[in-house]
Amino acid sequence: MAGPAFRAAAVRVRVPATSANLGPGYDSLGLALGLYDDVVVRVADTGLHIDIAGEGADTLPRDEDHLLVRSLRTAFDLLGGQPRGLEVVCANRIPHGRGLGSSSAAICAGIIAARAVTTGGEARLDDRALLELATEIEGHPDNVAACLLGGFTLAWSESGVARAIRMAPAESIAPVVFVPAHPLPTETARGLLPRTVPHVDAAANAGRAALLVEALTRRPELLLPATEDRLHQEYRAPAMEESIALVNRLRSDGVPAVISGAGPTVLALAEDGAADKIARLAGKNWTANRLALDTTGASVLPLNAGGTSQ
Ligand SMILES: Nc1ncnc2c1ncn2[C@@H]1O[C@H](COP(=O)(O)OP(=O)(O)OP(=O)(O)O)[C@@H](O)[C@H]1O
Ligand SMILES: N[C@@H](CCO)C(=O)O
Repeated sequence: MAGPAFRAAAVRVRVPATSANLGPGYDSLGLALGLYDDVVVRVADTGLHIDIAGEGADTLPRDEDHLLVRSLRTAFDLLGGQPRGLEVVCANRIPHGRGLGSSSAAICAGIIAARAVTTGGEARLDDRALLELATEIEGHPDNVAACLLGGFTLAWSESGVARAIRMAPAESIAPVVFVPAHPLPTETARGLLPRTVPHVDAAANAGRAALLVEALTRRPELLLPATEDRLHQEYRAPAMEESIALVNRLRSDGVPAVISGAGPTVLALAEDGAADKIARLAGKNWTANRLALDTTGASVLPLNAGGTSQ
């Protein structure tokens, strides 16, 4: 059977950073943030050429091991076949291994780019299949759901198939991220979690996660109790003591702060007027950054779309 035809034109894909868990929503809740990686992919006559600027420029592989390329390859297989050659240009702004969804962003960008350069790609790989494939590669759905859909997302698994819905976060919420200098691989942070948890802790998290949906969408004044977690943050403390200390310090000052994703970044869900003041609280070991909420999720943009610094 003949493989698919490919578009000659390059495509540009923009993918947002994401914060998963948000306290009690372990492996299910996610929030898309206004900090983006941009990727340009073009089908070429032969070979694989990768350019990387920004995060990971000195460390990422420039061959088939590159996560985005692996995601492109997996998607091309599903779409019916591989192109003869590929050129990939990455402008990376999302820090790696910090709990801001860099791996999900790379995976989603790769799959979306493969679909966009394949003639008839959207019919062969619809949005549900896209979520499913990205989740399969990443291993959990929370970051990929927020990356693909934007906004505040709730992801779950139905008979082993990833599903997600998007909700609109309250506009008054101003995320502030406190990013430490050193990364912590998600795999390491997941390795610290126990296989079972006390029933009372599971029950507490279920209640807070439900409350968080109301707090993030309509009643931000409830964010402090709504972001309490008993399932993952404290278990991960040995790998990120300073992050947990900062979360506790902010929370005791009344700021709804959580570990972002698998850490070690700390996310504060500030009220709009207080965000700049909160951003100054952390001290010199942290890069504090006030970010917008992303409401669109991953998008295919015109090639000449300007870059964004955030
Ligand atoms: N833009 C990228 N291009 C290629 N590989 C990437 C890119 N971003 C991340 N990666 C790969 O993913 C790894 C980081 O993934 P990891 O899951 O540990 O952290 P994260 O995704 O940044 O955080 P979290 O999953 O907690 O939000 C990097 O070390 C790198 O191997
Ligand atoms: N839910 C995941 C997010 C990591 O990206 C975790 O906490 O391990």
